[in-house]
Amino acid sequence: MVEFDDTFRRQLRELFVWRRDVRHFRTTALPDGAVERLIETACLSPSVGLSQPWRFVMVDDAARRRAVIDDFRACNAEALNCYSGERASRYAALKLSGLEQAPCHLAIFADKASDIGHGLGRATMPETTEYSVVAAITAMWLAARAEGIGIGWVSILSPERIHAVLDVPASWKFIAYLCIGYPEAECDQPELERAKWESRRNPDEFTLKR
Ligand SMILES: Cc1cc2c(cc1C)N(C[C@H](O)[C@H](O)[C@H](O)COP(=O)(O)O)c1[nH]c(=O)[nH]c(=O)c1N2
Repeated sequence: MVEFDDTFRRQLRELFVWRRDVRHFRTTALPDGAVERLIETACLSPSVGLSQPWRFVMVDDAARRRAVIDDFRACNAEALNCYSGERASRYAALKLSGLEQAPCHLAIFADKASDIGHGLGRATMPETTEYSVVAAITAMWLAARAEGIGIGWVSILSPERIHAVLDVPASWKFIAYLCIGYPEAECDQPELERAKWESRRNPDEFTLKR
């Protein structure tokens, strides 16, 4: 039996407040085993029917990394074209990935074909497989921050291209590409808020009572 006290709860709250999506990394390598430890923690996450559908790909190969960076550049240029005027200038000024500097690249997939969990909970909502993987990523994000390690989620990528570059099984659905490393700075405010792209709203705005 483990009990958590007020001091722990306060610190846990601080962890939530100080977790950030990181785009500015130091190039310093992570200690051996650090990413494996984060993966191990992520695997403690809840998953539909205990299906454990998360699949991790550590991308160390320089040519594959370069292909991912090229894909990000192309997708980001296309995304910029969707904006005009002032919004376009603001978008162009944002840094939306730390792919070039981050010492570690980790791609994460959901295995849609695995029969681990025997389909429990997925019949009416097959997308719970993907939800389970996102839950694991959130756990990893927080565990990393607790060790002073930053994670940046990059989704400005073409899933088909990433699939081809990483040569993974067809049944794996691309969920996330993570940059992992030591952040250049810590902050308790989202970078997009500091850049005046969007602001954090009051939770009341998102809550209905029925
Ligand atoms: C599914 C998903 C996908 C993305 C993100 C997040 C999530 C959950 N975020 C990070 C996102 O911008 C960030 O979480 C918010 O701006 C809030 O900032 P903090 O995470 O609180 O620092 C993100 N950031 C970025 O710079 N490039 C990206 O492609 C993405 N993609």
